[in-house]
Amino acid sequence: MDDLLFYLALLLTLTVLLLSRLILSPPPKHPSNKSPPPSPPSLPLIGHLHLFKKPLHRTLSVLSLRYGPVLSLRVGSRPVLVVSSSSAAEDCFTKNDIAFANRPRFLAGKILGYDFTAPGWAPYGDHWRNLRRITTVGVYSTARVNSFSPIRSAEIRSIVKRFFARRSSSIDGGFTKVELKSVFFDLAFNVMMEMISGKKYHGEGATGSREEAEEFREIVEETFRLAAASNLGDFMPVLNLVGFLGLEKRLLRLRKRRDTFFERLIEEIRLKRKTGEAEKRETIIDVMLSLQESDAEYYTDDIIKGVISNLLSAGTDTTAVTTEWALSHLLNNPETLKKARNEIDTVVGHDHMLEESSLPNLPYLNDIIRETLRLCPAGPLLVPHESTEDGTVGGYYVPSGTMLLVNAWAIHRDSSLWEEPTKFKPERFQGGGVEGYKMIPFGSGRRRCPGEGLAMRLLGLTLGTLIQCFEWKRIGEEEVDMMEGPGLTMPKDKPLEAINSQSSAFCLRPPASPPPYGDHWRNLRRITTVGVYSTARVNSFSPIRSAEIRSIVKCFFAGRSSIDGGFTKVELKSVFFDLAFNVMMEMISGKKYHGEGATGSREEAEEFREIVEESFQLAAASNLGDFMPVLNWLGFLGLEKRLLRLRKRRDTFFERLIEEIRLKRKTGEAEKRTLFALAGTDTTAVTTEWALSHLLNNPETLKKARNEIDTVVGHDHMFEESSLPNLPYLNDIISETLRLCPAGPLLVPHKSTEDCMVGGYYVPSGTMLLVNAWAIHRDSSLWEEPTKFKPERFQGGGVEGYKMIPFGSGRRRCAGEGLAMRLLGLTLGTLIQCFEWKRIGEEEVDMMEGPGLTMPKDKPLEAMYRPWPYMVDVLCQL
Ligand code: HEM
Repeated sequence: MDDLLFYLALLLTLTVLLLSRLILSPPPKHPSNKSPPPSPPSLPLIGHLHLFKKPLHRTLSVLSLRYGPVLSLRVGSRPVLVVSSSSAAEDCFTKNDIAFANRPRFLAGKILGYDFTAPGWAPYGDHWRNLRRITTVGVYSTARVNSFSPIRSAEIRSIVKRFFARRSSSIDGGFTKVELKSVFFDLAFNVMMEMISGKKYHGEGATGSREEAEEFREIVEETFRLAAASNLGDFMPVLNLVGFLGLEKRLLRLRKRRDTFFERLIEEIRLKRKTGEAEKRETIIDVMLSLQESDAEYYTDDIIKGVISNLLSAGTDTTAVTTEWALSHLLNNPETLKKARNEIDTVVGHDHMLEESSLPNLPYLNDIIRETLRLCPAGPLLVPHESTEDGTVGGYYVPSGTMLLVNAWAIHRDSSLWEEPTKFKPERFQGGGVEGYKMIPFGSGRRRCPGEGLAMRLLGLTLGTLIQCFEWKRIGEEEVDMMEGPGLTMPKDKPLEAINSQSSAFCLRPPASPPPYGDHWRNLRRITTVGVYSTARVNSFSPIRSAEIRSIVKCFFAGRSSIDGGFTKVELKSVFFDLAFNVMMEMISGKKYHGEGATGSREEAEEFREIVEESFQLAAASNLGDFMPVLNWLGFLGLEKRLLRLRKRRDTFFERLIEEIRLKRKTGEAEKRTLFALAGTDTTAVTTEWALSHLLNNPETLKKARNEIDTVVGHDHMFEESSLPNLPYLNDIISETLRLCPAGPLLVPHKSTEDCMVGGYYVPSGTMLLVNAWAIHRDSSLWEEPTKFKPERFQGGGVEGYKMIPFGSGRRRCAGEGLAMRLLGLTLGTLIQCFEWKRIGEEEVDMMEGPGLTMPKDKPLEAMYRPWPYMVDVLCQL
């Protein structure tokens, strides 16, 4: 029956085309007389249709190698332009961007795209612009992407939990086999559905019913099947008249199923909104319904359904497939996987799960994702565009009404643009962005993918978490097969299977005073992570840091002199100490002891300064009794007595603080902040002092930092913490300071609880471990010109391995890194933005370290400052 229809249709088409050839005049010439692009020989009627073999991006790539990177084809009645070079792609997305901002009107767009009103199908114009605007605000903006972060985080954790529960215990060395394609699909789908409707359909905490889930999986599968099936009628419209191959009927049936499903979802939320039961987090359907409430005529249910279905089809499979490719590449490149794990170990550690907030600090992980998108772009030919005006591409004439296929896959593998183009080598992205149009996995120009930010977050979080928590290897010796199968999003031909196991880590125990490694320590680490160090808590303390640094700037500004060219001398050691101390104390108790708005008394402040000084003095004094216990019996050097006296003073001070807050809680006056142990004051203060000292000795570096701040932050408002991720050079200055002057040069002593091997040597249980970070940071086999202050060495991202460990590593890694980096960046950035700095005289700042646990400067730093004239207005308003 189908065959009969086919021949009938062919006959009909033949007749129509022969007639049209006779009647129609030849195509108009371009006014500039430019010739059309080269084109392979074609067949009558079908044109080049017979050349459209799958995978299409590979076939077109071979044709382009033969006929050139700008290729003209004709598929039935449709002219098609295939572009396979970055310069021709640039032509399309720059000077011809508006001309090509349209989409071809395919049958699927009419039926599944709600008569071309869904964002991905809509023609370029007011309606598309409006949808792009409202979805940018309601879905893709940073604020919205951030607000959905808990959804992504919960989803990936539930997968980790499932893998962990399913792990095999002893067989296969603890490795378990797992099929990943469906895991990644369900993950992306759940994340999308929760954003859209607040419902999730798979795994722990699913709120949608099993039947609904099954129904929707079938709908999605059928959508991809039908969208991937080339509809010949799109190229020979006459075939649509005879319902070619029944595709139209299948599309209509699918649309009905999708409608029923989406309408139920919309209705549920509409009802919840009426009864005031709406979800805490505003779903995308909520956003669309609010718009409908204000303009029911324009925001019809069809428009809402179009937005939802577009998000699901554009955002689910693309992300899932990319994750699958990325892990496949890593399994075939174990060295890359190891490097990624080292980066995660160094930056995130082992005591908490990787969070999205760490992604900006994981450049190598990011490069792995980019390298995956280069080799395996989920839209290898982007999404077809169509021109609405005549134009020129690569010097050739392209008439209006031409369908454009940009072969991103071929451009990403062009050997004139990329070295060893088929090799998986994330290192090629080190050193920052890629210029031009050689890397376009998300397209470019007006119709560029709006979901890039969302996709990159989910990709980073998923891959990072899986690498952090599990060790991965291939099923056998053989490499993972990297052939692509048929389908729109360039899926893997063979679904990925791999093996994971819980990754293990080497863990040592510290000496007596801080709690030993074990349940109690783990519990403290857990509660302080939640209460102090988590991104949410670090963020919540941001106003404290901001107010503190502003109060210092205000003080400097008020104290400026007019003589000496407006430069004023200032002693900075105590300024930095008081700053760090105030910030810590405010976090701990809600009290501050120095400067404007101090609430603690002067006596208390003085008492505490003495306590801190005495604590550091005593902790730094080597107690020989710790190494020869017999000496403790003799009360060696009276150290024990001094420690006991100090403990009493500290106890009195802390107990008073706790009691004050306990009382406030009873009387309902409790501060929102929680009370935790004091840490991090001196370390942060000393590092700030070293950083500014280095800058004073390296005026060129200081200038470069100022230029960066001028460009990114400007002069019309005070520096804020939110700018820090955009100031890589400032960050590199801090890294370089921590390399040369780590505030814990020997880290903090560890102690082993098991016999183990280190560097091939046997180390018995009970051994104290001192890791000389200071020496490692200056090892000339690891660092070029190791004693030179050169922040540029960090350009291009993270440092692999263990050559940079100012915060330690492993389970006992410093928990306060995030907090410290914020305060360091904010302090240094603000001081550079507001003031000009110079040394007291010609002589360089003395860089000798003095005695003490935190590697303080031997001579406290003094410097000269004067306000930048262009900052005076802002400073006057403080
Ligand atoms: C790895 C993941 C992804 C890749 C590689 C990708 C790639 C692309 C590409 C190549 C295009 C066509 C650009 C063009 O026409 O020139 C596109 C369009 C689009 N993408 Fe993505 N995408 C991804 C994830 C997402 C996500 C997560 C969403 C939504 C949540 C999304 C929503 C869209 C939409 C709505 C369009 C149509 C834009 C328009 O026509 O105006 N994408 N994407």
